[in-house]
Amino acid sequence: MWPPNSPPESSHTSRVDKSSSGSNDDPQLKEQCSWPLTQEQQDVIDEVAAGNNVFYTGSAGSGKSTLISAIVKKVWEMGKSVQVIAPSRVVAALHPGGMTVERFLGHIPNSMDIPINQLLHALSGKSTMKVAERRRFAADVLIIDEINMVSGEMLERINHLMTQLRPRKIRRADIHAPCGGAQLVVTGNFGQLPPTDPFRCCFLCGKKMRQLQGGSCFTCPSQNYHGGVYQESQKWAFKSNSWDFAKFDHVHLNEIHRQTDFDFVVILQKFRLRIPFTADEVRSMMEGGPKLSDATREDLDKFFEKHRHTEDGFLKIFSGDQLRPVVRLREGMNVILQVNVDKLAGLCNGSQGRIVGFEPFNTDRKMLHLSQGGDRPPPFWLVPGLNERFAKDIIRWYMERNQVQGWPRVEFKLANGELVTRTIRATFQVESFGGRLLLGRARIPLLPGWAITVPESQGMTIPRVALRASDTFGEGQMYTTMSRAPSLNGLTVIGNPHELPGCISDDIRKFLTEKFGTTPFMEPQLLNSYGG
Ligand SMILES: Nc1ncnc2c1ncn2[C@@H]1O[C@H](COP(=O)(O)OP(=O)(O)OP(=O)(O)O)[C@@H](O)[C@H]1O
Repeated sequence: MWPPNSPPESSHTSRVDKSSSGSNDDPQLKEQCSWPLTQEQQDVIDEVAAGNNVFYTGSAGSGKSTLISAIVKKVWEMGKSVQVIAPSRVVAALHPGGMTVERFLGHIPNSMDIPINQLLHALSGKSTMKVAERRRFAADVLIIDEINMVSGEMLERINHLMTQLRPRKIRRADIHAPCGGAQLVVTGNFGQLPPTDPFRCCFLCGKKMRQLQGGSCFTCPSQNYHGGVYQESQKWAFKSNSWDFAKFDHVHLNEIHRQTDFDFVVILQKFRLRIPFTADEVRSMMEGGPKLSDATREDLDKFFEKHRHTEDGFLKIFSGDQLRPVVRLREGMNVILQVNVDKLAGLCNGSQGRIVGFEPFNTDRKMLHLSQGGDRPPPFWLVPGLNERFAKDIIRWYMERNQVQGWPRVEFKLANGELVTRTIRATFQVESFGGRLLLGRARIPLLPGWAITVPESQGMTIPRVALRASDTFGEGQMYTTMSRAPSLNGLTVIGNPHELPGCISDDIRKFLTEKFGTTPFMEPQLLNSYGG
């Protein structure tokens, strides 16, 4: 739950245990709220402050994720507690106190195979550890980012487990309210990446779902077909009962902040809405951007295999969902940063750089910071509260075991062309289930910079992007990738851009039209904000 320690006195009464809350001076929160809000962003905050359940959306780069920090700050000023969750680890790590949906729910990799009532039982109980673990269910406000990647089934789980596991004294008044009475704020863009494996297991019994009609329908294999038959289109969170139950206020953000290049905004909107490109637009996509190497993950794996024996200069990290088991780093190598190190200085998730050397390991407290920018205080405290000692031990163990090199020094090229060099140290995450600590994971938050997968690029602003149009891409992937680039100068499409698939399906179009009328589809309106 955010914030993690005791809050200052507030004129408002929080309904949760204040010992679990924290300092308003947290550097990550301050650093992320340093830009002025636009009116439409302020409107979202006002909706949240009024206590409504809110779903806000907008094109890629409209500031959805960034707005979360301002909402957290507002909620906190009101004396309430808040928890931010997101389906992907990469995006969750960008938010104050953020965690993955699965971790929030106390899930481990096989938890989806377990009947929901057994899961409830495992998470219930009165031991101190379990009570501490469950404290997050007591948050006054639950914020879910990247809701487009949260399946309808997962939203039902969140609703069910929160309703059952919220402390009784909070729950009693709101027994018939969604999520046991917690205020819900959800955001995302249903034109971007869809949920991964949305019908994997039956919610009730945990059995693997059976595919029907070539994958267009799914059902539980048990005799009474728990839940009946699901259409593939029911994968989206907005199709679930919990979505209707929440009675969201729907807000659409129209201004786009990542791209300031008018022509590029037009191209992205056309792509999103499946409007054909002009010849000039095709040319600018193919010729305008950087000449980057055209590599797939297989190419990279081959590269690594070939260089397997040159162990000197390599560091290892542990694996997570989208993390590779081993990332070998060496001087001269291009890398991409996976977390926000210092947003004010322009070093954030997606920054591209080159390793220029290694800083010898040391075992003092500094190892827990991602970086240190001269005299400035460390911008990012990586290991809060209870896990700090554990994290230090793991990272120290890592350093003692890998004597060869040290932390990589990376020279980043900022969007304005300036070069900034920083040491990148380890981050640390823990996974727990039912109050038990299961896994501690340390990693250096860098990816090889020749190529990354689309899910890895989520939430990033990447100054220079090259993508291949001819590859078979899934729903929303191309739009997600293209919209990482801030300008046409930073985008190169290899192949024929006419082959790029549009991203909004009829289901999503219908949903958006129902909620926002024609606003998301009115090109002239969208373009007006850019003077077009
Ligand atoms: N009010 C604002 N003023 C200036 N810049 C902003 C503002 N809001 C957001 N930004 C910047 O715009 C960029 C995109 O923001 P953000 O990543 O939050 O958008 P998003 O809608 O979540 O994008 P995506 O869906 O593609 O991940 C970021 O660099 C962010 O700092």
